[in-house]
Amino acid sequence: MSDGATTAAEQQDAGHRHTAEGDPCAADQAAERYWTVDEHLADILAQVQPLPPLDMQLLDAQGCLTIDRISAGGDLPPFDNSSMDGYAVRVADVAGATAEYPSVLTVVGDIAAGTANLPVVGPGQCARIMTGAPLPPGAEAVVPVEWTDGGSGGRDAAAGMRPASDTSAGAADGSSGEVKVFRPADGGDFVRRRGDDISAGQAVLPAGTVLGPTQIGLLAAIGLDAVKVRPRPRVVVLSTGSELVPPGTKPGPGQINDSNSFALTAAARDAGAIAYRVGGVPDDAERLREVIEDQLSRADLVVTSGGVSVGAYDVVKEALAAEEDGAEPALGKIDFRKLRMQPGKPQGFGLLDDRIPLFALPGNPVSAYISFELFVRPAILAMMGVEDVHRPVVRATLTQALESPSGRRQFARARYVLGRPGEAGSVTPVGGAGSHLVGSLAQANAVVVVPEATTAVAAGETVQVILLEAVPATEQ
Ligand SMILES: Nc1nc2c(c(=O)[nH]1)N[C@H]1C(S)=C(S)[C@@H](COP(=O)(O)OP(=O)(O)OC[C@H]3O[C@@H](n4cnc5c(N)ncnc54)[C@H](O)[C@@H]3O)O[C@H]1N2
Ligand code: MOO
Repeated sequence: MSDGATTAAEQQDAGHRHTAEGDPCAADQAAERYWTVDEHLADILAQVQPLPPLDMQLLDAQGCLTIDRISAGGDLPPFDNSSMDGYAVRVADVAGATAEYPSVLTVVGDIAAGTANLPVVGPGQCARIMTGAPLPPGAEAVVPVEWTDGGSGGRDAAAGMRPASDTSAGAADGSSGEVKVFRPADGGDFVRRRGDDISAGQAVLPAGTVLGPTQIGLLAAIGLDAVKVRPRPRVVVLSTGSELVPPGTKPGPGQINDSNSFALTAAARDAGAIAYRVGGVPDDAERLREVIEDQLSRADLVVTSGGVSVGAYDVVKEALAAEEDGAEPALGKIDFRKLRMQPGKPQGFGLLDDRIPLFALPGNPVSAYISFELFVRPAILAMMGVEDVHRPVVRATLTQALESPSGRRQFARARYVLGRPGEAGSVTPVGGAGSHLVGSLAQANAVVVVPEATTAVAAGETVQVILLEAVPATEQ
């Protein structure tokens, strides 16, 4: 029987005909409560609290949600400034200017971006000005340098745009002397008005905004160096199993490389957490308890994998429980339960110290990953203050028949492809139901959800699909 197959107890539970004869555990198991996926998730979300807000430096706050509505303290731009390199002019002075009959103006100053002392531009005068530099008093518009002779009294425009520090052209560098203007200008031409982007007091981001690059840029632009957000949860990921050796170490007889702690740490990061991978801990309850206790100082959430089923070395329960001799109290109130789902039947969840959520996920790699997606990811998002903690769900046409155990909601990993505009996409299962199949898991970008009461879905039927990744418009 594969590890994904239904047990006799589940078949009985799901209404299959079954006798307890020859199965000493059947009566007990039939009486045991099986949780639905929805009940388990609801229990988790009822116990997980958003983290308290913190003032964080802008770049540390990337990906976090703002707590307050944020308003600008001042206007942006903070002063009228030029949008072009050119000459700041008075409109009347350039009225009717043409190439044949240019306006000839006296250049009274040179204004680079960042200049504080501005010349006053009087009638018949202008000032050379660079992009972003403040419009000087008296000037009403900017004429781009391309529409002038460059201020050289006949030299080309490019030469006229030499920086003022470049004295090689003497007074003919365009920053003094005279300039010929070949076109007229209206008031405000090539001028970025003070406050035309954002005015003082304007709300720029509502509370609950996810801070991406453009929002972080905006906060910097209005002068904030820190922002109040819910921080990223610090997630400690550890895997249990005496068979585990880290990648890079050649497994000996009976050993395998620990993959869960890597996949789950990466998944926690992907969800927005700061994740710490704590390598494989052997099947030794005392050792595991010590490791968990050690990690509590830096954990907002703990994820373990392995050791939660009924095997003789399933140590997670033992590590978390009170010691039998009463020497140590329980590390937390963790409930171990069975779910009507496949993969991911055995699950542990509860709070350490009444506050730190602990997820004890099954050890099978596919079970651990799917469990993370369904339960841990939403918890991480809820701790960050995200309201919709669910992955996108779409309907798609199944390309291959699927079988599913009765009484368990199956999450079949699959590859989803977008449909043509207006059409449903299609979804193809990858790999089988075995919870050890990491090769096919890595090809999946989605999971097909087969409801508890459905045991077979034919090719061509429409199914519900949870998208695990952003789906490209066309498949390669
Ligand atoms: N008699 C029963 N046996 C099992 C049942 C059951 O109901 N009755 N449930 C099966 C199901 S379903 C699952 S899922 C697993 C869950 O078992 P554990 O959580 O106790 O996990 P382990 O026994 O430690 O490991 C299971 C499997 O996964 C491999 N593994 C574990 N950790 C890692 C890791 N970090 N990286 C890679 N692979 C890992 C481990 O070697 C085992 O092959 O129990 C079934 N059994
Ligand atoms: O089926 Mo287990 O539930 O492999 O996770």
